[in-house]
Amino acid sequence: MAKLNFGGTEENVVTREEFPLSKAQDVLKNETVAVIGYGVQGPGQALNQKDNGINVIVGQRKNSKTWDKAIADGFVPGETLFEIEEALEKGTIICYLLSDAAQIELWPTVKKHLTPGKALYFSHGFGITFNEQTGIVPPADVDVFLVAPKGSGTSLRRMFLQGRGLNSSFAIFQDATGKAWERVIALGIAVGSGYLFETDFKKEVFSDLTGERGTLMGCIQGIFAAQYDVLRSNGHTPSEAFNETVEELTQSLMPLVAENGMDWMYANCSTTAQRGALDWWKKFRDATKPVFEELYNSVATGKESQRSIDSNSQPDYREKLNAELAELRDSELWQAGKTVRSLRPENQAVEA
Ligand SMILES: NC(=O)C1=CN([C@@H]2O[C@H](COP(=O)(O)OP(=O)(O)OC[C@H]3O[C@@H](n4cnc5c(N)ncnc54)[C@H](O)[C@@H]3O)[C@@H](O)[C@H]2O)C=CC1
Ligand SMILES: CC(=O)[C@](C)(O)C(=O)O
Ligand SMILES: [Mg+2]
Ligand SMILES: [Mg+2]
Repeated sequence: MAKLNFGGTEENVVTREEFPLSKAQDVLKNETVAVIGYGVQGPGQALNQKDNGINVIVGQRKNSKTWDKAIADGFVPGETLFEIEEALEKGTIICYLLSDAAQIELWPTVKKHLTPGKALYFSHGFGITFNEQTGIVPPADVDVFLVAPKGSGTSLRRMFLQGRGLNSSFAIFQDATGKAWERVIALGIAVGSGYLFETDFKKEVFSDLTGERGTLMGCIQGIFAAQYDVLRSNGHTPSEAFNETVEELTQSLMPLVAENGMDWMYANCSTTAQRGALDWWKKFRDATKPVFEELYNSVATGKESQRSIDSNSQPDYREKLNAELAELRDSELWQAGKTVRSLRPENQAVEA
């Protein structure tokens, strides 16, 4: 494992150079990887493994939309696509990719099929870390590890098809066979990770829950809404407010941040903008830091996981979720965004 310097701290990282696909294929050549669940991570990870020449099967409930999706994606019933129990029985590595709440319900069935030497693979530290809430306690004679792609399963697949790779973290909770390390790294490469950085189950879930509630998803919508509202209430049009809050960020400025960091993005903006951004960023940091402290605490005390379990276990949770998503979609901000997106030249019909 390579040790790399991250801003002054040395960390373990595994790259494709160090652990090429051929090595992953060799480690996994006698394994049957059973991907249980075909929601968002399921398809990304299963298809990437299939394209990478890994012996992968999918376990999914028959007569479900995602069963049909798996068939449309090239999995064949009775050959590479099975009912969940059959896949659990055939798999030597069980990739447990149901939603975190659904993992609780199916756990007794999964456990039954975890015979000695098999491996239980997660893409999140949730089930194991919050085992008092989930009841997920694996037997001692199986390997237990995770590869957590740091992004949507949709991006994992898209980037793979573009010849790129999403980065993932990995962690080993239990090494029963003595082969957990090579198994987990091989899987990480096989699912399409660009590189893998080391963590543990607790750190993975604490940071992941914080990130998605924070800057990645929750906080960003919050600050978009706040700035948009202020512009609108001061008489700016929806198009102006949206362009100055979201469109410029996603289309112009964030790609520069992704490419070469924040200072590089600043350096490519006007001196006027630089002056203002440098003056204001610390004020925003100080204003939001207490909220982030509150958020981290809510994660670490198990409040966030319990809330996810409670709401996502309800039979009508999808309908409720869709109603909440519709509230966002139908808001003026995102309706304005729809029109703005349609005006991007690449989204306009080519004129004759
Ligand atoms: N969505 C994402 O891109 C990411 C997800 N993860 C983690 O990956 C794991 C899987 O998450 P997602 O792909 O988002 O899951 P998901 O919410 O898309 O659900 C996966 C599958 O579970 C099935 N399912 C739901 N309830 C079931 C039940 N009671 N019995 C049998 N099947 C049931 C659904 O049909 C679906 O095919 C989770 O641990 C999640 O935290 C990690 C990184 C990103
Ligand atoms: C995409 C991802 O990594 C998230 C936001 O943590 C998730 O979907 O759980
Ligand atoms: Mg997450
Ligand atoms: Mg995440």
